[in-house]
Amino acid sequence: MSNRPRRSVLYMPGSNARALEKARALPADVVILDLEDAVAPDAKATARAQVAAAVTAGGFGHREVVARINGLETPWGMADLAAIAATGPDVILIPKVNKSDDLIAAGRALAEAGTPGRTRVWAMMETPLAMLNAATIAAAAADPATRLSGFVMGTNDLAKETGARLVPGRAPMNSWLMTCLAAARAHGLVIIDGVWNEIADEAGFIRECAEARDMGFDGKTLIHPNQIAGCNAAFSPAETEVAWARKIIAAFEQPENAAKGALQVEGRMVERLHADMARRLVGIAEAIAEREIPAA
Ligand SMILES: CC(C)(COP(=O)(O)OP(=O)(O)OC[C@H]1O[C@@H](n2cnc3c(N)ncnc32)[C@H](O)[C@@H]1OP(=O)(O)O)[C@@H](O)C(=O)NCCC(=O)NCCSC(=O)C[C@H](O)C(=O)O
Ligand SMILES: [Mg+2]
Repeated sequence: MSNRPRRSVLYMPGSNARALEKARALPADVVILDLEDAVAPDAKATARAQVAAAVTAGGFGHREVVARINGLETPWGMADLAAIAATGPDVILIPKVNKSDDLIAAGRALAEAGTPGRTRVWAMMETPLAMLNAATIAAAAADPATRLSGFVMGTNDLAKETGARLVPGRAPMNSWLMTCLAAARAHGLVIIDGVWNEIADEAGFIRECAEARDMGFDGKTLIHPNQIAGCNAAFSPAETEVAWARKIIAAFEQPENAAKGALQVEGRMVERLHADMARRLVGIAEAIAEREIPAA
């Protein structure tokens, strides 16, 4: 797993030129320039041209740039692909993936459209079939032609398609969230949680960020700039966690512990797997700290 921070992942409608411009300065780790559900049918062509121009112009700094296209079976999907793929965003996000064959077809279309090799694919996990097929969809990452490197949960579409309600604590969705998480991790994929729609309910949002972090998500998708700071804070390792991780690493580096598999540190049992986890946590904390140094 990479240490690249992907705490805050902000959607913005590709039709909203002001939002696309603002994205270059907002403190989000990832920006998703959307051509799909945030864009009305009449605005699809304008949004496509604006997103292609924005990706080509660049200027997003450390932010990972994701373009979400319309499904390839929709009237707009192939035109989106033709316009966006060659501009080389970091990631192309494919909505409403149902099965691994969808990613194989998308990979083929991306290759035909001349997509640069560095552009990866993330899959929206947001249909009942995707929940049933999560393991085989994630396993498609073994085929390099799919370019698959991440999952994004689409909890709004899941609610629509299943009837499950979006309630605090998300009991109706927890088994799907954790199934997708396990599938993603089994195949080394990034996984980002769904959105919190209640922009005005900050306390509820912060609670859901903490839940998502504890479940193991890399970050959370967002719909409004006001959600970025709280999300970044929730997904950043706390100072106490970093200090504890450094103690575990240091303990295993002591010459007298070189041959030991388990140790006691400050009254707690730690194993080498905890040292691995500690190194990852410190790596993420350092990557975040580097990102947050103000430019000279
Ligand atoms: C929800 C919104 C429509 C609200 O917009 P608005 O009422 O204009 O908000 P504000 O007046 O509070 O905006 C203040 C300023 O911030 C800029 N802004 C707002 N939202 C964004 C954004 N997402 N990215 C960048 N900048 C943003 C405004 O332009 C204002 O700027 P300024 O003029 O300088 O003051 C709007 O927030 C919005 O469109 N959000 C994104 C909606 C979206 O992308 N939805 C699709 C993804 S959600 C989803 O369904 C995921 C998945 O598929 C699933 O199924 O679950
Ligand atoms: Mg959706």
